[in-house]
Amino acid sequence: KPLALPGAHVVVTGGSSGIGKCIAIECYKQGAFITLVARNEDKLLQAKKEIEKHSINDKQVVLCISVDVCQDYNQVENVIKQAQEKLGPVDMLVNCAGMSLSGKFEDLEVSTFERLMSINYLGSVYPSRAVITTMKERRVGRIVFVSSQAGQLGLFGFTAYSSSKFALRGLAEALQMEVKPYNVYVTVAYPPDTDTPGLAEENKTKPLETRLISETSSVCKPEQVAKQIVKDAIVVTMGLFRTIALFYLGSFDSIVRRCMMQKEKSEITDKTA
Ligand SMILES: NC(=O)C1=CN([C@@H]2O[C@H](COP(=O)(O)OP(=O)(O)OC[C@H]3O[C@@H](n4cnc5c(N)ncnc54)[C@H](OP(=O)(O)O)[C@@H]3O)[C@@H](O)[C@H]2O)C=CC1
Ligand SMILES: CCCCCCCCCCCCCCCC(=O)[C@@H](N)CO
Repeated sequence: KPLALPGAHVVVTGGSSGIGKCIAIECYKQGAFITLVARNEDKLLQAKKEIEKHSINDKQVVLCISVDVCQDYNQVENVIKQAQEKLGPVDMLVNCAGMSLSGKFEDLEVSTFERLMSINYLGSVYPSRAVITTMKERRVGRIVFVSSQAGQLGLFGFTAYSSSKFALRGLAEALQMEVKPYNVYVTVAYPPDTDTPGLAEENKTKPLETRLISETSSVCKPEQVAKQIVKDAIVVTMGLFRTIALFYLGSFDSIVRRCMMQKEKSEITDKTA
């Protein structure tokens, strides 16, 4: 049941920096082929060089793709097609491209709400939408969403950021219910503050309250966070909240399975009729 990473094709959005880059390295160390997706080409090439230092055989490839994950769906679909032509169908997609901006609700521009919803939410919808059909057809696939602790708990200063990260949980749970019969697994990571260029950028404009709240827990290393995210994606287990909802989810899942069987049965009778 665990996904075999050796030889697998792993796509990491936001793979040129911070947590995403460390996820790419972690998968590469385990023998995967990597596609890095981000906008800035220099940062992509720099990350590619760094990742390649960790190769375990001479067949492994790191492919770089420069695209904005939330600008235009057709663009995203096209680059995923290109990546699949070069490295084969995507076995695992890690949606790590994202950003944070903080400030009191009344101080944030409304455009900030649009921007964060676009990059953090739609920027995960587009790549996932582009890989899901092939994953379902092959009955193989993992999709990872990188939310945040601020995606479990709404926190001072994070009205725009928290809501964009909460959205990922709704997306992930609904999608998981749809694709489970096809052996595709969806996981969500909720990392704490992690030492990355993104966090350094965010800290420049953090309100005092947000900073003090954040300082109650310590800053993690991106390598450590990445390791956990990859582990959780390979061997999917159940968290506490999921266990409580187990009864409901189990019965909903069986409805979904029943419908799928019904649909397959009627397709067969349609063909024979
Ligand atoms: N660091 C932290 O404390 C925490 C971070 N997170 C989440 O983890 C993820 C990664 O964070 P972190 O490593 O700090 O981020 P970084 O800022 O270090 O890296 C962000 C990556 O995303 C890419 N990216 C940003 N916008 C786009 C876009 N529109 N299209 C394509 N690629 C894009 C960047 O490349 P480029 O700019 O070239 O496009 C870069 O590769 C984010 O979703 C963040 O919200 C969650 C909890 C804590
Ligand atoms: C059951 C839930 C556990 C809750 C633990 C409480 C933790 C409070 C501190 C929160 C720190 C804020 C993290 C945001 C990180 C982030 O996403 C940005 N740094 C991105 O750049």
